Amino acid sequence: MTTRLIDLKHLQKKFGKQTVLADVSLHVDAGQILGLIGPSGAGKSTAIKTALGMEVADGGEALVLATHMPNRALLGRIGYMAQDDSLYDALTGEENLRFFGRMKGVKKDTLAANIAHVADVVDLTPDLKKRVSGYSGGMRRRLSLAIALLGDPELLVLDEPTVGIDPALRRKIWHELHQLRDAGRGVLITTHVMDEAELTDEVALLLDGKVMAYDAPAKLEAQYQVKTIEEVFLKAEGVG
Ligand SMILES: Nc1ncnc2c1ncn2[C@@H]1O[C@H](COP(=O)(O)OP(=O)(O)OP(=O)(O)O)[C@@H](O)[C@H]1O
Repeated sequence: MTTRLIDLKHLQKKFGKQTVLADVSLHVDAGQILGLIGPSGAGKSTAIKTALGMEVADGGEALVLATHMPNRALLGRIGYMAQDDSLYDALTGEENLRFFGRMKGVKKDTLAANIAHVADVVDLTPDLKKRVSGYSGGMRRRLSLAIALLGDPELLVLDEPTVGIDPALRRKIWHELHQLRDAGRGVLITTHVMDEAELTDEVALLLDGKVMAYDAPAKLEAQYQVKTIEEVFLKAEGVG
């Protein structure tokens, strides 16, 4: 039986008179990477925040780990990386990881090894002893991603995790995401990098508050009779 980690059913969200999510249904199962793509302002972050209970839905239903969020008890089972990094600037990278690790309930005797692993995934090991105030934008993103990976959560929700990250490291991060997927974790990831969308198991294209295309990358390319997800995106937007 598949375990449904995220289940959004006809989700609606308005900000004042602006309807950002008109009707969004999508799901992430254990052992699956779902890529959420769409033009800037399409509502990708809003869909994530509403799913996680950081915004209140105006209609439909959002279930995460079969529960209506927010639910404090579940936070340790979810690795969330927001678009804006919330880090403690006065602390070192390692101190941030230790703090968030404890918050997530990572056991004391495994925390050091866990920190070493997640720091390695994002190539931050040499910078762990530096204060975050001296980090570059890309380093901050990498630390945020490392924090999301702490505690080996069942579900990763990553909002543009690879912005400002160079191609070699991006490849390493995707390798880790695929390993986590193969180990049964679920991943919801938003991206502007269309090459990355090809690396997902399914892609949902958000346009005008609705899911306009939703399938495995190869199936979408066949359906739109194109060779890349970028072309699917452009065709669906009416540009291609
Ligand atoms: N808290 C808020 N209050 C009012 N409007 C908001 C709020 N959050 C988002 N919006 C609006 O909702 C729309 C969708 O924003 P959102 O950040 O979800 O888009 P996005 O697809 O994630 O964009 P990007 O790819 O640029 O990150 C935008 O028009 C934005 O201005």
